[in-house]
Amino acid sequence: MTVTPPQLADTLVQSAVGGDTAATLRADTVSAWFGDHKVLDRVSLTMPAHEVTALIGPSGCGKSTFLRTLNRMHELIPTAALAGRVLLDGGDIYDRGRRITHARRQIGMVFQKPNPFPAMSLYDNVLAGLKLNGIKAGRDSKDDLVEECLTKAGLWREVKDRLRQPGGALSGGQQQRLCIARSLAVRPRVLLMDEPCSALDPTSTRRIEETIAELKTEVTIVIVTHNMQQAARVSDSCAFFLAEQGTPGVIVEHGDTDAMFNAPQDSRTADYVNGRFG
Ligand SMILES: Nc1ncnc2c1ncn2[C@@H]1O[C@H](COP(=O)(O)OP(=O)(O)OP(=O)(O)O)[C@@H](O)[C@H]1O
Repeated sequence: MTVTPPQLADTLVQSAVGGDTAATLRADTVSAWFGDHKVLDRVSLTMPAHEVTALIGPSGCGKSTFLRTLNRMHELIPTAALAGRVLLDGGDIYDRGRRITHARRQIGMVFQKPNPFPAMSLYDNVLAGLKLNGIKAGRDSKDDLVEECLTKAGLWREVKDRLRQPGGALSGGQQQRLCIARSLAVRPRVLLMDEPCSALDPTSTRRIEETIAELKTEVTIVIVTHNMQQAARVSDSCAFFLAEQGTPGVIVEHGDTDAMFNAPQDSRTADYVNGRFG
């Protein structure tokens, strides 16, 4: 068992709280397969630091698969294969010798369905990622980190007097913000969000959207959404994915969100963002 001295532990937590900032993520000719089914074909996309990039497109075109290639979650599926590179500030997260845990710590993920540990306290839920990464800390550092992450996730005021209650006692929207706080505790440089509001009511959705707007000052955000209004509200740029007639998914068009919605270059983008299919 490794024992971390208290001072070093506090330094580690400090670096988790105030270390690296948002990074640019670049997918370079990424292809993905499940068995012999190719679902993405040479997809390239730059997701700039401090911006929100929305991935849009009809069901089955490969948005979630693409998202999972961005923090090495795709390779958890036994039949999955991948080609191409994913560069985090220029360094390929798939380079031999780079640990998978390193990529996951720098590139966090928030899922469609909120997944807090239901019986664990709110306080311990926020710190759960630190424990998984083997970072130990003194009580004061932990208290500061919990407050900071819950504040950033827009949940602190609602829960500060009941941090010992279980995660499962929160509403769905609060649980999702708790999951965002948990992701932030390991100080990711990029946050991937896979339809984070699809299980939430409109008020909670709006609250998460506000949180996204605030978070981009410190993390790069990539969000999959089926909700075109949401893509228009929260993102700086959009990538429109399409898999036509059984072919693998590709990016048909990518660009500034205003341009994608108001003056798309490709007629298929225009049809999709105007709700004519998908
Ligand atoms: N675990 C898996 N095993 C085999 N095939 C999969 C798996 N996950 C996804 N696929 C297939 O990969 C393709 C892309 O799926 P993906 O979920 O990435 O699309 P999507 O655009 O995110 O869809 P949706 O909007 O419905 O979530 C689909 O044909 C899907 O059936």
